[in-house]
Amino acid sequence: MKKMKTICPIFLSDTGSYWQELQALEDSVCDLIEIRLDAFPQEQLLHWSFPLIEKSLAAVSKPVILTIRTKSQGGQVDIDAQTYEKWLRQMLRYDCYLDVELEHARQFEQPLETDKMVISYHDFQTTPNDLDAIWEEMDEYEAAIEKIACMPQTTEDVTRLLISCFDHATSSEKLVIAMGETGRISRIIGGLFDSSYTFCTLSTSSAPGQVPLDQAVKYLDILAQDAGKNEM
Ligand SMILES: O=C1C[C@@](O)(C(=O)O)C[C@@H](O)[C@@H]1O
Repeated sequence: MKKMKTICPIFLSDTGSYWQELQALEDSVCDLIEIRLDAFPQEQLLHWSFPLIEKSLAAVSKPVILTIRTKSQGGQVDIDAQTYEKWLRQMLRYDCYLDVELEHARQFEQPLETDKMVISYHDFQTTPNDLDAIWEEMDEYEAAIEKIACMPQTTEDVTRLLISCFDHATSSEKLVIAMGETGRISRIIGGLFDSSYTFCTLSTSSAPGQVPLDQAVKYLDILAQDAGKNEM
């Protein structure tokens, strides 16, 4: 079984707590840090984000994912596809993973040239029926990571999402999350279904159902040990 890497989001708009939290993430055992830029007020985002990103990257040694989560995908900024594309293009200058929402990428004028793309799909209400179609569309972007995060209504939705991940053959890494209480188990056992990463909380959560980092690491270690035994 694949041992999933942990990603902790930083989702704060107060700059004092932001720098404290960033340091805490750097000092923690998480593998990657996601900077949720949409936590900041939209009017300030473009002016603030470049100095903020530069200072943040200088402060941490862990790989970083830059994310602008738009309203229609469960985030906080309300921008059209053109503005979103313009902002993302400006972020290509950084040596970071870049979260690119499939919904908006469909409307980009030109493909984004980055080998660190996280192509992402989110549904905070339901789990779509045709998950295979979403995976197949994401394949076209040849991203580093393909990510689907959905809200399950039933346990069957959780297993459907996990199995769709397992069944989907791609050269990209995959990441699936069933959100909320019903889906929480997916954040621990995703590795069994070929999901490579899981989002955890250090002190601020960015989505329903995230597991505290220390607990997630404990579970992931236990599963990895058991997997090792089975292989002997
Ligand atoms: O896409 C995701 C996954 C997520 O929504 C979660 O459910 O853990 C958390 C977000 O910060 C991240 O961008």
